[in-house]
Amino acid sequence: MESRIQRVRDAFASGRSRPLRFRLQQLEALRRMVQEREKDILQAIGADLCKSEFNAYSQEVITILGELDLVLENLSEWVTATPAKKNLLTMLDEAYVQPEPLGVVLIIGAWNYPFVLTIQPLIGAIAAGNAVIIKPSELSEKTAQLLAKLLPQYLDQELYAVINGGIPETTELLKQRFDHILYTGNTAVGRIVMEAAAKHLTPVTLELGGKSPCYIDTDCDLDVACRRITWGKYMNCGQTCIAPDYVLCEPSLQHQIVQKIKETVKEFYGENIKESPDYERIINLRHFKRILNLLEGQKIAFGGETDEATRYVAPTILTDVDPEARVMQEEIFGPILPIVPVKDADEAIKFINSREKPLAFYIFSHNDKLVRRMINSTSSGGVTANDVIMHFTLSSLPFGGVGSSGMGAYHGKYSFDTFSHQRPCLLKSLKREGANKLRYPPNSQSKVDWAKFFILKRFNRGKLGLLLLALLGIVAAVLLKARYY
Ligand SMILES: NC(=O)c1ccc[n+]([C@@H]2O[C@H](COP(=O)([O-])OP(=O)(O)OC[C@H]3O[C@@H](n4cnc5c(N)ncnc54)[C@H](O)[C@@H]3O)[C@@H](O)[C@H]2O)c1
Ligand SMILES: CC(C)=CCC/C(C)=C/CC/C(C)=C/C=O
Repeated sequence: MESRIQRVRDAFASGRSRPLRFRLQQLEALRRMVQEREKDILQAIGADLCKSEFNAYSQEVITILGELDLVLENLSEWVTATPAKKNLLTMLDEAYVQPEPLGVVLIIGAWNYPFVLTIQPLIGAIAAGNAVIIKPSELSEKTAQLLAKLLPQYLDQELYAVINGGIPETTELLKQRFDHILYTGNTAVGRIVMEAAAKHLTPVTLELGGKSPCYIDTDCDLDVACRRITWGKYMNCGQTCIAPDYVLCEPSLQHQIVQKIKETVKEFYGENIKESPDYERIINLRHFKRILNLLEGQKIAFGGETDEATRYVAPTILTDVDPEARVMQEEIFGPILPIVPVKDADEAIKFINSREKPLAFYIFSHNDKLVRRMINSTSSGGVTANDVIMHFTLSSLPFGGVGSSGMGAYHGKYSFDTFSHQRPCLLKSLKREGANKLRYPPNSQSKVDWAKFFILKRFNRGKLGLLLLALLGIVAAVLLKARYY
């Protein structure tokens, strides 16, 4: 393991990954890979998640192609140094901020969207000029194997390495020093990653999970709300980090919500949901049994059917759920939607704020003031109002968590910034040494006064004449230099 990482580190040290032209070439090669090997990618995702090619394309591949287009179009601007505002002391100097690569970045992927959650961070890391070690999730085995096969065929093999494996291999990896780690997965492992990174003072981006609340107001188009909630909740069989985890609403709405979601499920997946090509399955037996346990003792208003042989769990709704119930204590990450009745929006706010900060927060209401009040009264990684999930699709919005749902963010320019060091640069001349007498010992009140003026733009009235004279002198010197040199 160490020697593999050293080879990547040596490749970074060669400087090969820094030129803009090289970065663009690698990203264009990645786009070519996605286009030329689309079938293989869709089949691998499909095999891992029992997902149709249509769904694999619309949920993963399309996002990657969009991200590549955005980065290829904007990278030349992103890599350019940004001039910095100067003060009187530095007005004749050059000041700017230069983004520079961090070095060797580790990306640890998750299994539920195994392609987009590994490749989207990779795009940002390449764009910022880094070398990258990619560790896909072992649970999405086919996609992990395909990435290990394809990436070396299209990208620089020394700079970008795929290391496959499970917990032992990932644990070994985490003993190595990296210049940034982006981990996607559960909060418990997020702590392990952060602890390992701390030993090397490695900065981390943690894309974690949590229980994302969805408040449905009485003043709302319930048909539209339930349609959108059904789409986001049962997509990927509920295995989506930003799926609405549970609903908060007044008791009077429960029955209508159940009915409307029931009707939408039928419209989306047909009479026999198990036969629908658009309805996926739970990733493995461990997660299947975990989800089944969440149903114990619950009032199942809709769904509840399961089949262990195929790891099928039907779209399910629970009503009158007790906030202390087990289903409300952990991220569901499956197709179960608990409804927790609350008196009003204020009680919903209290409920949300009494728990860990979620990755996403959803509010459905015609009342714009209420929407904004609920957003301003809570905290979450991200928000979509009157829909679910869609904030993920806008690359101008940073995507990440807060508190136990994660730290840092990526997507678009935010990925470039995450994987860059913003280096402040001040370029002075060896001339005009006289001006530096101000800062050299011995110090004095006069020097302090000048310092106040030059740095704080405050001056002692008695010095006003001197100041004007000094400024006149500078203007004269510049004019003389321009005229005679
Ligand atoms: N914020 C996001 O973008 C995002 C996206 C997808 C999933 N998630 C979250 O991820 C969770 C589901 O994914 P998961 O955790 O089951 O994925 P997972 O089990 O595949 O783990 C993710 C990665 O961590 C590694 N890993 C697992 N256990 C480890 C350990 N003990 N030590 C070192 N490495 C370890 C795995 O090898 C894998 O590469 C949910 O909580 C979900 O909300 C978040
Ligand atoms: C609506 C479209 C085009 C894509 C959304 C696909 C989707 C749900 C991506 C989620 C990725 C993600 C952050 C998953 C977390 O588990």
